[in-house]
Amino acid sequence: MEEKTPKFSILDLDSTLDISITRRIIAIGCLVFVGVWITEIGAGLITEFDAIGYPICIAALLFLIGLSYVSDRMDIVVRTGAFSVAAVYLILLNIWGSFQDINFENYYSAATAMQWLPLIYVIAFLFLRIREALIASAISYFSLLIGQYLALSHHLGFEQTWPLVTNLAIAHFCYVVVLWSIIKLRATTHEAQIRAKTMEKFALVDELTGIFNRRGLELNLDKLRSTWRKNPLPYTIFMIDIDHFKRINDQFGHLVGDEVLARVSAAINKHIRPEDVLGRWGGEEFMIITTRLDQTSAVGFAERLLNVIETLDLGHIGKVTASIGIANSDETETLKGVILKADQSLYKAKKSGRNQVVCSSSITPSDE
Ligand SMILES: Nc1nc2c(ncn2[C@@H]2O[C@H](COP(=O)(O)OP(=O)(O)OP(=O)(O)O)[C@@H](O)[C@H]2O)c(=O)[nH]1
Repeated sequence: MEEKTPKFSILDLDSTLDISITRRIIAIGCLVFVGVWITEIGAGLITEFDAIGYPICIAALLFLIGLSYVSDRMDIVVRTGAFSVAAVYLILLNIWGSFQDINFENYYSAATAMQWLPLIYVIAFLFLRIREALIASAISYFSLLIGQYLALSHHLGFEQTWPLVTNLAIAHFCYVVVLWSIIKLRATTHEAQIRAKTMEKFALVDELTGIFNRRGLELNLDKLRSTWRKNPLPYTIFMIDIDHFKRINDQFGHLVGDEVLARVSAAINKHIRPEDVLGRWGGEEFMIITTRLDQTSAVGFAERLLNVIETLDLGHIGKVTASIGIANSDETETLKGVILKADQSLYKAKKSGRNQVVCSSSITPSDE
């Protein structure tokens, strides 16, 4: 019963990470840099590049974490910044490594740098939207290939360089394609889930009035039944029926009748609490399901609703009135029984001259 009127979200299939998750990932990135830095210093294997690169990257990532707290609008700057730090560091490290003489420290540095390299594409697809991630990946890919080619050919010559660079080109192309496919697949699944949810919601909504239809009401009644078993809070059922509605249809036509139904339901919807449920039970009959209302308050609320309906400005149609039947949960044990009582109260209100409220507790056995 949490929804007053169903609301539908806009399809957002290409959404990026929430800022708090982005912040956490960047913090993990910082810890990774610190961890590798400590390990390499401990093993005496730190290169000149990393000795300068690690503190710069850690400082840049910490700055981005700070920036993420400044404003939500910094989100894109933070995500692009974090990707750029990782991409620039890894690409430069690889190119720098390829220029160095071959000795154990440099071999260690080149081998570890290689294994981190595909992370560029993972970060791009994690932090950026699909289109931006593809562009960023393409820029990183070509910078890396050109840089590696220039660095390696300087050492090894064309004959030995081209197979290495071709291998790198194919492997990295595969990484990008696989990541892109995973993201696309995720987006398609997400889209299907949202469509299914939206259709499910539409199936519960009355097209004319935008409030719950009979199915939606029954679903809410089922929910009420199961919560009531665990936590028997008092609830009230209101049955509201527009008086002499057939006359409106006959006199002004069905389309005007539809307009009146929409206006009356909108007016009722405006006056109920957010936790109340309003739906169209059928034809010109509406139901409200409320909790925590005692009998006096329920009658007072129904009388206010009658006034709201009667004072609606419907132009040339003139005034419409309604009759309301009320029943409370403490009057009978089953929900079905309460609905039946509300219906009987409505019937009595109609029989007693319409435009009035009848509460089931005021019905005598001879009325039933
Ligand atoms: N325009 C319109 N009319 C509807 C709709 N659903 C039901 N109706 C009409 O509502 C009218 C209900 O008429 P009755 O059941 O005789 O009730 P009434 O004229 O309101 O009389 P009382 O309820 O006794 O005051 C019928 O003419 C239905 O055709 C709808 O979606 N749109």
